[in-house]
Amino acid sequence: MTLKAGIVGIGFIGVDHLKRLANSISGVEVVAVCDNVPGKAQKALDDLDLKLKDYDHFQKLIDDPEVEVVVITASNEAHADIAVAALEADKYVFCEKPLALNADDCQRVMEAEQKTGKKMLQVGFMRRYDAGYKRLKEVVDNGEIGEPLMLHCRHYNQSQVADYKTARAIYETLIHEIDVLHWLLDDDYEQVKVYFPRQSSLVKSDDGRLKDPQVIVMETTKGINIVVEVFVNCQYGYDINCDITGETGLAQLPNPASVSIRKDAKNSTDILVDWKERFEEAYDVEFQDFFDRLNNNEDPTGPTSWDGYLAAITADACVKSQVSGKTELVKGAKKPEFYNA
Ligand SMILES: NC(=O)c1ccc[n+]([C@@H]2O[C@H](COP(=O)([O-])OP(=O)(O)OC[C@H]3O[C@@H](n4cnc5c(N)ncnc54)[C@H](O)[C@@H]3O)[C@@H](O)[C@H]2O)c1
Ligand SMILES: O[C@H]1[C@H](O)[C@@H](O)[C@H](O)[C@@H](O)[C@H]1O
Repeated sequence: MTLKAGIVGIGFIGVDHLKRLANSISGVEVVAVCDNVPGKAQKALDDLDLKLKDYDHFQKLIDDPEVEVVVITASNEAHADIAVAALEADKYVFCEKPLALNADDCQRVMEAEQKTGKKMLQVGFMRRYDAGYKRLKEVVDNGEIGEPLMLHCRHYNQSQVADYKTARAIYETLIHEIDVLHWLLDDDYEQVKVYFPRQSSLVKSDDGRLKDPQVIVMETTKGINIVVEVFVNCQYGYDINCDITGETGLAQLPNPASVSIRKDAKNSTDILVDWKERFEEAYDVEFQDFFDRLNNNEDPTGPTSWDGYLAAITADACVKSQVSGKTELVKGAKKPEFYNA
């Protein structure tokens, strides 16, 4: 079977996913695209030599009877409205992270999904499909390092766009760790605190107010302490690390394979510069799994709207802590039965 998909938001990752779905993933045919900047989607289609329907509003794409799956790669603030509209039209949804910018909007998405009576949405938390993280999870689940006690993670971007904001480093960047560590440890967050160490003088932001780097400390219900350094203008590359210290050992997320070169009295290995290359395989695996399951009439088994909601309440607490300077509790609603099934 082949499902027909429409992609909303043809920016950096929209183009990347368009290429991926058009060329590498089986069981899906992209039939339509949409971007609210006039001419942007058409330019991408021309560059890729693709002839697809190009809508100027997401509702038109959703209303196209040919579109069965809506892939949301629009900017963060547009996700919730597009997801709700697609679910109300009974279309499957793949929504890039974050599901929404706050817990209330995630609730709206969950309500719309529950009204359809079945699981219809997967959130693009692709790290769960990365081979390194999957191996790390096996190590933890098999008890190879005993019970996890504390984690030290790094999420560094080489640079970010000039309108990046201090809160965005939480709901757009840290959000990956929030989700993947909750999955990895099979645990939820209880409280968080954000620290601002000495700030980099090299950070350029529109309003000069971006605080970078940040250190986020998260404590889980089992008492595991997690320290994540987020530095979105680190200059030297895209660097994702995760060390887990357990009762009997320490497990580290592997770095992407790179040939080490010994030359001129130096031994060097490459560091990647962006997420596209670092998680290329994970995006492929995540989409193939999503479309395989839908084509087999199975529910998607990836991150759910509930996972999107959990990430949002944790991000909300972190943003609150950025302002208050205090430890903030992660508070949320009870998990609906729908998401236990
Ligand atoms: N999973 C990942 O690793 C990953 C990587 C990159 C981006 N993302 C997510 O993907 C999304 C897009 O990121 P990006 O870097 O491509 O941003 P981008 O700004 O390059 O692209 C977003 C596009 O969406 C369009 N858009 C905004 N609102 C719209 C609307 N209402 N209807 C139609 N189009 C609309 C914009 O015009 C733009 O072309 C973000 O939510 C981001 O968090 C995820
Ligand atoms: O949208 C991107 C993407 O999610 C990357 O994986 C992350 O490293 C960036 O910080 C974020 O801006």
